[in-house]
Amino acid sequence: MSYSSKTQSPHVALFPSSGMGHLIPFVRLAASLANQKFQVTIITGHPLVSLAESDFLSLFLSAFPQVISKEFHLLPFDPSTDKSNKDPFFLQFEAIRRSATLLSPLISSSSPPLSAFISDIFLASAFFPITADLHLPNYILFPSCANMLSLTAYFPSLVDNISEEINIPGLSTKISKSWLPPPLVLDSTSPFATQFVENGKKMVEYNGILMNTFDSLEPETLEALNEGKVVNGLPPVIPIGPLVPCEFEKQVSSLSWFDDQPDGSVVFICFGSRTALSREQLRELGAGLVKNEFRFLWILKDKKVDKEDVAEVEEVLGKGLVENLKDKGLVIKGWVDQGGVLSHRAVGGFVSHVGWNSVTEAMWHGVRILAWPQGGDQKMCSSVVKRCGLGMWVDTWDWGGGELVKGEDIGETIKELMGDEKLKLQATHIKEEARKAVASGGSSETNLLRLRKELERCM
Ligand SMILES: O=c1ccn([C@@H]2O[C@H](COP(=O)(O)OP(=O)(O)O[C@H]3O[C@H](CO)[C@@H](O)[C@H](O)[C@H]3O)[C@@H](O)[C@H]2O)c(=O)[nH]1
Repeated sequence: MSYSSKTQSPHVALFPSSGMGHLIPFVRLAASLANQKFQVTIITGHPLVSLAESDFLSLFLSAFPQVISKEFHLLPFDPSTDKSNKDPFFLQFEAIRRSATLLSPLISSSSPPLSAFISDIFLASAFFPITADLHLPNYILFPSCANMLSLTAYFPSLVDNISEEINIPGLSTKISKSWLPPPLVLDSTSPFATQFVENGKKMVEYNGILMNTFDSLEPETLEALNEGKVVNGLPPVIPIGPLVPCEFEKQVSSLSWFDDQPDGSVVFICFGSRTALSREQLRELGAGLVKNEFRFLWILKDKKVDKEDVAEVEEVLGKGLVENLKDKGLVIKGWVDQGGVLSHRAVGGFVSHVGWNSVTEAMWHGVRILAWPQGGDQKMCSSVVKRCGLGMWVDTWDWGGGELVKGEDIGETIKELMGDEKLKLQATHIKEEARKAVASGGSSETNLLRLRKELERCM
C-alpha cells in the first residue's frame, strides 16, 4: 500500500546528515526536484554545527520559498556514546541517529503526505526501520564517489580481516588498506566503524542509491555495483551527477584581483568546509608557495568549525611568512564561492583535500587537481581523480595530522601540476563529459528523469 494519497505532485523529504559536504549535494538535488514542480521538504538536525550550514540553508530557502524546511531537534548529547571521537560533525551524525525515534512524528504530519524519503548514508541504518514502518519508499543519496560506495557495500564482509590489499569483487583496481578511512582501521569496534558497517549492510533494503557521479567517469565500478558483483542484492545505483551549483550559491565576489591575472596562472588552494591543517603544516604549505613562481588564492582554515576559526592570518602563519606571501597571492579566511573561483579563467590548478563535492566542481569547470587527501573517503576519491586523469596524487603523503609534508615538496609538486599539459587537456575532456551527462539526453539526466517517474509512481 502506498503511504500517500494521490496529490498533484510527489512530495519528497530529504534529510542530510551534518556538514556542508553533505548539505550541499542534498540541497542541489532538492533544488532540482523543486524546479520540476515536486513538493520538497528538507529536514536538518538542529542546532546545526556550522555557520556555513545555517547561511547556506537560509539562502536556499529564500531562493526556493516553496520548499518546506523542518527542524529536527536533537536529543541531548550523551557523552557515554563515544569518548574517543571529538569531531563535532561526527558527534552530530551520532546525535541525529540517536534521536531517530523523533522522526516518525515529524514526517507523519507532512502535508501533502510524503511519497518518498531520501536520506544520507550516515543515517541509513538508524532511519530505515522508521521510514519503512511508514511504508515510504526509501532512497540514499550517497555524497561520495562510486569507488567509496563499493567499499561501503563490501566492507561488512571484511571488517574482521582487513588485508593490506583489498580486492572488491568485480573491480580491477585493488584498494590499499592505507586508503581506508583511518577510524575503520584503527578500531573496528569504534562507533564510527560500527555505524559504517551497519549502514553498509542496510543498503540492500533501500529502493535505490543516488550518486553524485556519472556513467563515463566510473564505468567499471558502477557496472559492478549494478550487476550485483560487489554485493548481491544491492538496489539500483543511480548516477545523477555532477550535481551542479545552483544560481543562489553564486556570491558577488570581491576578488577583482583575479581579473588582473593571466589565464590559467593561479593556483587555488582550499581544503573544503571542515578540514583544518595543523599550524605547522600550514606554515610548510606557505613556505612552498613563497618559493613557487605561481600566484595563488589560498583559503586558510585553522579550525574545523567556522565559528571557532577566529585567529587572524598573521597569528596562524606568523608575521614573516605573511610578509613573504603578500605580493604573490591572496590568503583569505572565511567562506568563498568555490564554484565561482573554479569557473574563473585565471585559475589553472586546484590543490584540494579531494572532498567529493570539490572534485565534482573541479570537473564541472575543467580544473586539474593536486590531490592531498586529509581523512575520510579522500584517498578513495583521490584514486578516482588519478585514474580518470583529472589530477595527480602523491600517495606517499600522509593523512592530515600524520607526518609533515615539507614546503619544498609541496612547491615542487604544485609546479609539476601547473606544468602538466596532459592533465590540463584531460580536465577539459572530463568537463565536456560531465556537461554531456547532465545535458538533455545525457546519462545522468536520463537517470534523473527515470527517478522522477519512479517517484511519481510512489504517490
Ligand atoms: O570556502 C569554501 C569552502 C568550501 N566550499 C564548498 O564546500 C563544499 C565542500 O565539500 P567537499 O569538497 O566534499 O569537502 P568537505 O566539506 O570536507 O566534505 C565532507 O563530505 C564529502 C562528501 O561526503 C566528503 O567527500 C569529504 O571527504 C568530507 O570531508 C564544496 O561544495 C565547496 O565548493 C565553498 O564553497 N567555499
